Amino acid sequence: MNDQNHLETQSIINMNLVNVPHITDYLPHLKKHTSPLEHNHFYHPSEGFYLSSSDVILRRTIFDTSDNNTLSSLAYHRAGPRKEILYDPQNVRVAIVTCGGLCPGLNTVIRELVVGLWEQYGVREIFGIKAGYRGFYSMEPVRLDVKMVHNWHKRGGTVLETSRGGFDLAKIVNAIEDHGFNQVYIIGGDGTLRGAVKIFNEIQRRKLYVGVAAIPKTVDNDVGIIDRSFGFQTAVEKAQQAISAAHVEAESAPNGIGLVKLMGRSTGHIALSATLSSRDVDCCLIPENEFFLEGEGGLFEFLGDRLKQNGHAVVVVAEGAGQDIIPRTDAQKQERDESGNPVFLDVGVWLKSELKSWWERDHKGELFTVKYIDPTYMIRAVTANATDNLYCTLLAHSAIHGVMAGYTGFVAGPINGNYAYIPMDEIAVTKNQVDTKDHNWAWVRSVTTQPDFERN
Ligand SMILES: Nc1ncnc2c1ncn2[C@@H]1O[C@H](COP(=O)(O)OP(=O)(O)OP(=O)(O)O)[C@@H](O)[C@H]1O
Ligand SMILES: O=P(O)(O)OC[C@H]1O[C@](O)(CO)[C@@H](O)[C@@H]1O
Ligand SMILES: [Mg+2]
Repeated sequence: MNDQNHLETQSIINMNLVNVPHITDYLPHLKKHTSPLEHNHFYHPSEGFYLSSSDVILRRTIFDTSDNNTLSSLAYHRAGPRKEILYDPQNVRVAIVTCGGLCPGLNTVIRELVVGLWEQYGVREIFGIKAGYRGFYSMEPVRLDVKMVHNWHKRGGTVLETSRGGFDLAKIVNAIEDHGFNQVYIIGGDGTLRGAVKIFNEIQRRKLYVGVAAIPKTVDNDVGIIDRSFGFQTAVEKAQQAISAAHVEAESAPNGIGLVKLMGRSTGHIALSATLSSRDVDCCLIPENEFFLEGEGGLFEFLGDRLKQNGHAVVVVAEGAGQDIIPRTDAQKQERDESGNPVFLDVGVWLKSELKSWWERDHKGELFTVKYIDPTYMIRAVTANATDNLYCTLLAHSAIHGVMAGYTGFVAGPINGNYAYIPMDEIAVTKNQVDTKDHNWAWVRSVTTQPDFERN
């Protein structure tokens, strides 16, 4: 059988549809309404405009057609407008909240939630919750309208403000009830998503007529299932500027090392992407790949050779890398931020000092410079670039269409380029880490020619 025939006989993919919770699962008698998009003068719904529960997206797009057992994939409901919706827009009361660290595009998502709800569905009762989860029960919600938010996409940060910690389930859900909110949009990272699952479960338990959607946010790009998180590309662009500066500094000194520390609490996506796009990097250190300093195959040996060959070298280190080898006290080991995330020691400062000691010890008298750049918040406290801005708009509108249709406890996000509804609890337990066994990491190693740091 030739290859072509082989493909034809094996082309059936088994789909396992992932159900998205719907408010009618626990409130089965709610009345349905026709979408106001039907009469919106900006839209001319044509055949194919509306989506239904039979429209799906496959999670897997790559198959080995020679192996029947691998021809299966999870399938998710496609995001987009439904002809029949669950809410009467006149009776919708919305809460929007941002939690966790900043991320480029937060304000765009808020803006587009307000504009989408207002312009597409005619919703007028839209409120912002200030300062993250704690704001539900400790501050008055702020009324939002289209005029107020019109230029928010041009601002970095979150106009609503954000915070870590302060998650009190009972108080948050009580506040949702007390304020009469029936749609809640939660924008945040992995921690926020874990909190959102608890809020959704409690809302279900209380049988409240409240739809909950989350929009994943994190510069770290550590949320699983979705293609990438918004703001990530903008952060990588900014990170590249730091790498360029480090390269210039390193090139301009005898035995110059440019050292850049980049965000990435437990994943090295920013470091990896910035390394691949800049090509100025000699070594990229990420949390997913342990490294060591001394001896054969270690960082010092590699950098020594690189300085001999090129006279300079650039090292990029993700903030979560090397945490196991930095000496720390017991108290430091226990340190947590308000959300319970471990507080890291500064790998950049430590590495700079270790590099200096190594040189002093092994190359006494020879000129040597380490220029350390830590752009910290400069890569995330900025406005989103064009791609992220567009992406944020699609995320917000996808979330709105889903909630209006009655879906709840879901996350809106792109899977293989198409927007889908993914159950929150499923996404909250996944983690997108750099796969050091895949082609991307092999590509990093071929660009940098760095060691694999595997001890013999
Ligand atoms: N397991 C959890 N259960 C309930 N709430 C949580 C949980 N983890 C975190 N939270 C709450 O979610 C909010 C944000 O969490 P966190 O500070 O970890 O940021 P994040 O959402 O992970 O974003 P990022 O890490 O990208 O900055 C905080 O208010 C925190 O209290
Ligand atoms: O200093 P903050 O605001 O707590 O945020 C720092 C953390 O937030 C992130 O940007 C996102 O989780 C991490 O990369 C970083 O460790
Ligand atoms: Mg997080």
